[in-house]
Amino acid sequence: MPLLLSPLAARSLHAPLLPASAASAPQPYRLRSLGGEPRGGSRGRLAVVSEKQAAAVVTEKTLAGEGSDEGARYDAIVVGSGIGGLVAATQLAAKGARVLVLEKYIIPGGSSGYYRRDGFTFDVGSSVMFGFSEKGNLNLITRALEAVGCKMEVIPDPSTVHFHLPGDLSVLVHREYNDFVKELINKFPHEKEGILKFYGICWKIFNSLNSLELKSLEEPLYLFGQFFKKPLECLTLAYYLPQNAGDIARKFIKDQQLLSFIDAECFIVSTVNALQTPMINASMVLCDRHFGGINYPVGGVGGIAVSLANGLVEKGSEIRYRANVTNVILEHGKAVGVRLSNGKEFFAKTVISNATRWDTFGKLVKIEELPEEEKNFQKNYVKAPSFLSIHLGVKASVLPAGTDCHHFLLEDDWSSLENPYGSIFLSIPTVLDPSLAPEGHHILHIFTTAGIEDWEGLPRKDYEQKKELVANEIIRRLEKKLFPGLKDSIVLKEVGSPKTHRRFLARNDGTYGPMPRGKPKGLLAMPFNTTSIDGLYCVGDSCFPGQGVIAVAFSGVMCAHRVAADIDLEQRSPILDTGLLGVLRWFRTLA
Ligand SMILES: NC(=O)c1ccc[n+]([C@@H]2O[C@H](COP(=O)([O-])OP(=O)(O)OC[C@H]3O[C@@H](n4cnc5c(N)ncnc54)[C@H](O)[C@@H]3O)[C@@H](O)[C@H]2O)c1
Ligand SMILES: CC(C)=CCC/C(C)=C/C=C/C(C)=C/C=C/C(C)=C/C=C/C=C(C)/C=C/C=C(C)/C=C/C=C(\C)CCC=C(C)C
Repeated sequence: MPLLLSPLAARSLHAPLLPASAASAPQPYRLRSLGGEPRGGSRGRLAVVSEKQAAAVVTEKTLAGEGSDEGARYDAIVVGSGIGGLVAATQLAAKGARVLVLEKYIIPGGSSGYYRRDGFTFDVGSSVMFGFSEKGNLNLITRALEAVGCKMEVIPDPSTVHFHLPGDLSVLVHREYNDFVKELINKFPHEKEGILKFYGICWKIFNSLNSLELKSLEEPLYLFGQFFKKPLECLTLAYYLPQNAGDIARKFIKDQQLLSFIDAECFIVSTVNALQTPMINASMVLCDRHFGGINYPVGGVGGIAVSLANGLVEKGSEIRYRANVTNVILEHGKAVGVRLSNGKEFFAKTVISNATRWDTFGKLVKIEELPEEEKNFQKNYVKAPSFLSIHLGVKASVLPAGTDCHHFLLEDDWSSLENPYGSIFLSIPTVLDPSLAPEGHHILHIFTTAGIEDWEGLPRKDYEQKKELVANEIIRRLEKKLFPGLKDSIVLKEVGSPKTHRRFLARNDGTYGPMPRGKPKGLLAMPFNTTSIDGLYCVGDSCFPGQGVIAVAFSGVMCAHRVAADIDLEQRSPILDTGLLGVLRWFRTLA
């Protein structure tokens, strides 16, 4: 069997994309300039950023130790360049702030990064992109790029996901809402009314969200302004804020298999069942996939972060790589800067951490006792498991004609849904963008939930063997259910464990993000961006509204607005601030 393991594959899933590899086989990200003069391009034309240019972002003066600005004072330092951190940074830069982003790794993006092997371009994480359309107010990825003058070419996905579930239940989530509900009602004709009511409430919430101008819910002038302009919509959102999707589904639906299907719908975006998934988040994803649709960026998901990083620099701010922040520097209890592992220090009016809250308060902030707010967060949320990921290059002939791009597989037993290795996520982005693989080949990105505890303490050889064993079993399951001959069609295989995610994404235990410890009160307990340390903010998936690229993009928008108000780049009212922040803190303790 022609299984080619690249020499680096055995070492890691995310082995660095070094400029050396960037010189070969350019696979351009397509990036359109909206205004201003793009790097190496001209106003308003379609500019193509080649791999070489993308790599240029991470060389020159961008490596941590190389810059000469130590001692300079920035408006904000952002620790980490995940989508959450980059959106916060670019939004601030667009408002005129001087921002420094410090990234531990050698390219931007975190879980939304990419890497290349033997002509294949792999997305590190999910390839299902919400918020990337031209419509409405919730297209937050499109808007984040626009804020720094970029626009990426996208390919519309005709479906979101094809579910293959116990009892041979197969449901394709079509892009068109009517096609989707028609298919679901066909499978569950006795639940027609319940289906229409449940998804109808999702639309009511989505339409309310979509009618608002999205900014910081921690900024009272904006929040009260929205209540004044859109009272019904705001009250709708306030009503559903503490509720979960599973409870609402149970009001209208009795069929156990259909309720389990809704669990699977929620699980793929929250890693928990519907009873634990906040209704606002469920509505957001269950409707955006039909409203704006799922759209894949030409050249791969990694292009989003590269574009944002380029846009940030275009706006006069900075990003440095291999910059491992080890400490947030506190002065009289206020965050004033950061220290790197090489001893260098940088100072700013504010510090924004895109590391998880467990990393921020467990490692970066050195204080004796965890603040009450963080204790409350840890009381309500635990770290969601990490993933085992398998990136495959396969011969195209193994996929039947018309294969859908995204699949979710749970074979025989609904009770395995949330178990480690129980269900399988699969994306085949080359169905949409063939340029990601050499001609005649496809990419299969397979992942399944896995805990770090399964992978720790193993001698190197056993660890490698275990990766092979577990990956082969997952491939066998896919071969049996979906693609006969899959194993023999593999030309490249890279396996990453939770340890890989911990190492290369700098995420505590490789976690996918926070997950409610029990049954949450919707989103009520989820902290926003301010923290109990003056001058220190958090952004990313351990902030409201949680996991997901579009979710962390929203947390970036909110964070930038609150920080901008605090450094006088936006309007603010100190008295109302104190009042609102106090009330919100109190709300969280009720959860
Ligand atoms: N696993 C997936 O399938 C997948 C894929 C894509 C996106 N996502 C979503 O992206 C979300 C995460 O996005 P995010 O913006 O919160 O963060 P992220 O984890 O993607 O990025 C955080 C970045 O911060 C950097 N970092 C962490 N600690 C640092 C330190 N001390 N010094 C310097 N840099 C440091 C990391 O290297 C990383 O690049 C997840 O919730 C997930 O939903 C997930
Ligand atoms: C202030 C207070 C308290 C109150 C007031 C009221 C109001 C006004 C409110 C408001 C609110 C708001 C605005 C909200 C918002 C929200 C939002 C935006 C949300 C969002 C969300 C999102 C999400 C969650 C998403 C997610 C996603 C994800 C996770 C994805 C993933 C994917 C994957 C993994 C894929 C799969 C794959 C396969 C199947 C292959």
